[in-house]
Amino acid sequence: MHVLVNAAMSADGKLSSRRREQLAVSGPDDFDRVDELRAESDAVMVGVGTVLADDPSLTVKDADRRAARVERGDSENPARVVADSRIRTPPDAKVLDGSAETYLLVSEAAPTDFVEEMEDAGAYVVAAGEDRVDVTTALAKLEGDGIDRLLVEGGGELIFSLFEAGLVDELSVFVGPKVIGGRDAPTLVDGDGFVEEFPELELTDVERVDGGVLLTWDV
Ligand SMILES: NC(=O)C1=CN([C@@H]2O[C@H](COP(=O)(O)OP(=O)(O)OC[C@H]3O[C@@H](n4cnc5c(N)ncnc54)[C@H](OP(=O)(O)O)[C@@H]3O)[C@@H](O)[C@H]2O)C=CC1
Ligand SMILES: Nc1nc(O)c(N)c(N[C@@H]2O[C@H](COP(=O)(O)O)[C@@H](O)[C@H]2O)n1
Repeated sequence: MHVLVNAAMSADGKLSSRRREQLAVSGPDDFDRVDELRAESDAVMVGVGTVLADDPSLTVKDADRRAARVERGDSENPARVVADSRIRTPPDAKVLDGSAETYLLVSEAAPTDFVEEMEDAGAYVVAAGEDRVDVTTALAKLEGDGIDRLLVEGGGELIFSLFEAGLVDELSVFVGPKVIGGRDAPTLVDGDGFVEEFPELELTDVERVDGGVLLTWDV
């Protein structure tokens, strides 16, 4: 499986403000580039923090791109994947609206009635890990289901776990022309952070986009 992490951060490294509400850091060209990334992916993944904050749909917005996927034998939209240990995803979340397959990665601690509720809502519930989703096991199960190209859009808690588990192959970051600030605002990589054995990156591309810069790295 190839795992690409893509996100947009302010010039000071924040994904959103301290209010953790959805905030457009990208401009139109970067959002269009992300739409293309989604169209090229088998699945798009976020953490439940992002579902609760943004209620994203994670679908391909451009009709021609959806049509091209269907033409090559894929589903109209990539699958959606949410890491959600105890099932905090609301039943009326857009990720459960039926416009794409949705995988809910949960832990063994997820309440059985919530699991049934999510399955009734059409989600594939995949258990991995005792208290928290074990991303290594969970991604291996997704790979077993034919997901070879996984696009991870955030947020910072999930991105840290994926780096910590050594699962990230590529990182693309749009650095937008904004300062957000705030010690409690989410950053690109949160979690506990690294104190040694920092993941090392090799810069593969730099491009000006929307008054900011797009940085692409191999891990
Ligand atoms: N600018 C951008 O490009 C983007 C911005 N955002 C912003 O980021 C913020 C949300 O980010 P954040 O709060 O970090 O939330 P995340 O989306 O990273 O979700 C974190 C939650 O996922 C669950 N989870 C399950 N398994 C794991 C695991 N193994 N590792 C880590 N998390 C796991 C945890 O909840 P539990 O323990 O209950 O399972 C955790 O609290 C919002 O403000 C959103 O707007 C988000 C995406 C992109
Ligand atoms: N690339 C990018 N730039 C930003 O400025 C963003 N705020 C995000 N957010 C991500 O996009 C999701 C919304 O997707 P839909 O439009 O609802 O399909 C959001 O949840 C973040 O994952 N991304």
